[in-house]
Amino acid sequence: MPAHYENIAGPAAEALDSLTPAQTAFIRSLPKAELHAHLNGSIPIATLRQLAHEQSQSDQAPVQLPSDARDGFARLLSNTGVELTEIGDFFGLFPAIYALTSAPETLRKAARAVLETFLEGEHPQCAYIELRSTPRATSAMSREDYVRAVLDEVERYAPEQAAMIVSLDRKMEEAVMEECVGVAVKQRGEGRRVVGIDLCGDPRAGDMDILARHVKRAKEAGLGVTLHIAETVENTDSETLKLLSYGPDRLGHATFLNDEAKAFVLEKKTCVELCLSSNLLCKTVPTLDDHHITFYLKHDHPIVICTDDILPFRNSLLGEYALLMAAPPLGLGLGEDAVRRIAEMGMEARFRSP
Ligand SMILES: CNc1ncnc2c1ncn2[C@@H]1O[C@H](COP(=O)(O)O)[C@@H](O)[C@H]1O
Repeated sequence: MPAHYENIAGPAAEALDSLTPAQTAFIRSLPKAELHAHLNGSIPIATLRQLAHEQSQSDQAPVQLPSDARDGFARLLSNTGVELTEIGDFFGLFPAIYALTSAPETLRKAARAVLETFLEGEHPQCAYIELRSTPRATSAMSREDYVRAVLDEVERYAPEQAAMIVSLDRKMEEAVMEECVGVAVKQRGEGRRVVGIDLCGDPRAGDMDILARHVKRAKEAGLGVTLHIAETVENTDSETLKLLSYGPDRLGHATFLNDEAKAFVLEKKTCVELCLSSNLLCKTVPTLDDHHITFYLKHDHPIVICTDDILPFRNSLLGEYALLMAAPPLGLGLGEDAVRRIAEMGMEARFRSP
């Protein structure tokens, strides 16, 4: 199936283009879970354009973007996706997006469009999504308002289809982390569909000592915990082992684990969220052949295949599964049984609804 039907580009598109119709039908037919998608990194381009247009027409003074954010916006709208020299480049894209999702109404529109992209249409991308997002306080909303706005959209779907993970950014001050976990715990206590917390953000920022007690509090409230870990070569082994000692239920990326960390993860059977296109495009992994997925497959270790940020990466969940099936060098050349097993592992790694 030509990848332009999926509106994607890059490695996932090439892999999808190379599949036979029977292979495409097969990956489509698998019930899949998307467990690692960042809301503001997953807004469809048409929605982003529309939000920019609406903002330019509104009575309120248009948000003045700093020049690097204006540049980020232009890069996001390119048809082929964003060219990144290295992962640090990636985080500079978000001020442009955040300027457009800084009030409950615009955030809701963005969340709705993301959920529709994954869950609707003739061939939905997945059966179930855990959409994650970092609560932001702006002049128009508190962090609690933020979480409620996203939950309102998530809860338009059945619990078997959608849930929310509250993200903590590595750059957050401890008081803000505390507030975000407090909001997650409170909303869950009120029966809202928050299923977990996440640690994300620029992997080279922050002091991870402050995280321990917040993870503990989230776990005590029954929330799942997923942590971005060892995403870059600069993340130290001591930081990685510290994060593992907090007892996460799942890990994001886990690209640069040393032997001790690998042994720990294998022993605990901690599910690893793998985002193939993201790692290739951020250049933390040079080729698919070098990707750490091969290590986890060899050990029959729980993994889930995810998209990360479909806005800059121009991928889709179908495209990520195409990377599993396509013949090398475009993909890993896995057979149907292996791909089915991977999809099943993803469904098994879902966090529990309240
Ligand atoms: C490339 N891999 C990644 N590694 C680490 N953090 C990432 C990420 N991709 C996205 N984010 C995090 O998600 C935020 C955007 O969504 P939300 O505003 O939360 O909805 C980004 O600001 C970043 O902190």
